[in-house]
Amino acid sequence: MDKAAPKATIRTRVEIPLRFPAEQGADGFETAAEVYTFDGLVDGREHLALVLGDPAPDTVPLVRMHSECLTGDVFGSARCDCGPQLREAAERITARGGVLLYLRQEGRGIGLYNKLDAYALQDAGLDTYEANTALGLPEDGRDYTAAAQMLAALGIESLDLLTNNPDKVGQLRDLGLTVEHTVETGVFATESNTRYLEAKAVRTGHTITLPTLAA
Ligand SMILES: Nc1nc2c(ncn2[C@@H]2O[C@H](COP(=O)(O)OP(=O)(O)OP(=O)(O)O)[C@@H](O)[C@H]2O)c(=O)[nH]1
Ligand SMILES: [Zn+2]
Repeated sequence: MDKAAPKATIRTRVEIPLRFPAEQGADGFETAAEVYTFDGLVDGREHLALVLGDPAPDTVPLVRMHSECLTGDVFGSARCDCGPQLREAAERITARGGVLLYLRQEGRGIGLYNKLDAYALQDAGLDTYEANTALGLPEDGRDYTAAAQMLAALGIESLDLLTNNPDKVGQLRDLGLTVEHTVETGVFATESNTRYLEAKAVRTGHTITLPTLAA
């Protein structure tokens, strides 16, 4: 990890059984998470690490850095793909063994109220990035230093990263972690999130294939 970033330490480890009910297109599953909290994270936020499954010896863990999305993760909003991505991550990491980092970076780091302001601007025609800029906020304000600190505290130096977002891979590598492979997340398109997914593919190079973007 970047030598400038201070070390974080594990504060608490507690086991939480998780149940994901069956829903359209997805079977239900159960898993058990070892949930870790930390002292010394650079941004002072209450990020969580969920260790899931049993990584086989001599393999690197599968890691997902999931940014908080109250509307998608909790209420099942169809405006984004966060809810299905979170569920997919929990299931795939359980199967292979690894860590789900739940990062308190609501709205790509701008916070919940600002995200909802940005939604109102998107309803008036701006795309997801233009709306942040129109509010005087960064298109994507996320910094993954705290995530790197958490991985270091868990003894993880090398990993496979579950993401379609090249910025996550780039930032983790800049922070000194070895991302061996990028494992693409699924594309969970709905009528309400197609424009959002298109903007992620076109503006920030996410590896997202959509029929509307076919050459
Ligand atoms: N500002 C803003 N944030 C949004 C919007 N839609 C979703 N988000 C936030 O974007 C973040 C989604 O992040 P991730 O699930 O990590 O997705 P990602 O950066 O696109 O990358 P991968 O899913 O890893 O490919 C969450 O914090 C959401 O709250 C939006 O329209 N505006
Ligand atoms: Zn979301």
